[in-house]
Amino acid sequence: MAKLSVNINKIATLRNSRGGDNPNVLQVAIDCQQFGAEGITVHPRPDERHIRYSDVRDIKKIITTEFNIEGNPLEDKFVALVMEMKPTQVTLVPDAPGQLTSNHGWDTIKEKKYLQDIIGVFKAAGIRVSIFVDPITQMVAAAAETGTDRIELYTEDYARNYPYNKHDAIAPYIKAASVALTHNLGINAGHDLDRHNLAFFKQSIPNLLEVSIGHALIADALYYGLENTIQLYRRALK
Ligand SMILES: CC(=O)[C@@H](O)[C@H](O)COP(=O)(O)O
Ligand SMILES: NCC(=O)COP(=O)(O)O
Repeated sequence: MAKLSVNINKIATLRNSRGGDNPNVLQVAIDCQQFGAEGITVHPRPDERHIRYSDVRDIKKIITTEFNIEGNPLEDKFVALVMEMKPTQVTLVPDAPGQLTSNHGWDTIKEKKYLQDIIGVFKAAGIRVSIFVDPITQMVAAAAETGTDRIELYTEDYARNYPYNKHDAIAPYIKAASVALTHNLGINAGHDLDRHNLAFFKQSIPNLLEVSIGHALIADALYYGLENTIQLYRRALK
């Protein structure tokens, strides 16, 4: 069964919209774990407009599951935060500062040397590393030469195309996953996964280790409640 890591950036975004402490991000992290989430994901952006660096430090104190911190290591303060937090996993994402949300994976061919160096830093500290990649077989093959433990397949294209033809939508991901397996890379996935497209993704990529889901899961929780929603998503991953 793949692990469900709940991305709580959206909770912080809602809180920040009023400047107070409602909803309380820390309590939501505690509750997600209580309701069955097997991990908590945060993506602190340089401007801290979603989750803040102080939230990450607070969450570290209560985390009982896998802690996954996402971000761009070109930001020195991000690297320092990860080294201080020593999470279960760091997921490296090549987002520009101020970017609305993540929209592409690493060019693992052009950035190979840079990735090798920074991945080495995190791994020497005992932190598992995953890197965000598009479902392109050459990018996955080159990812294997960076020393990363895992890749996170960027699933926005899958999610967008799933309603039209799920078999076409999944095809590049099946190829990418098979290259990853050949190279002994663990496979995570994320971005725009939801309660409709998740089960088919998991069935098609049986070696999937973890998904990180935020936007759709938090939106569903408005209708079904957080506990039911987490259970619904976990069932899709069996
Ligand atoms: C890495 C990724 O796929 C993103 O979905 C990201 O983690 C979401 O972050 P935001 O909630 O800040 O858009
Ligand atoms: N790594 C992807 C993630 O954490 C959440 O993405 P989304 O579900 O908010 O699109």
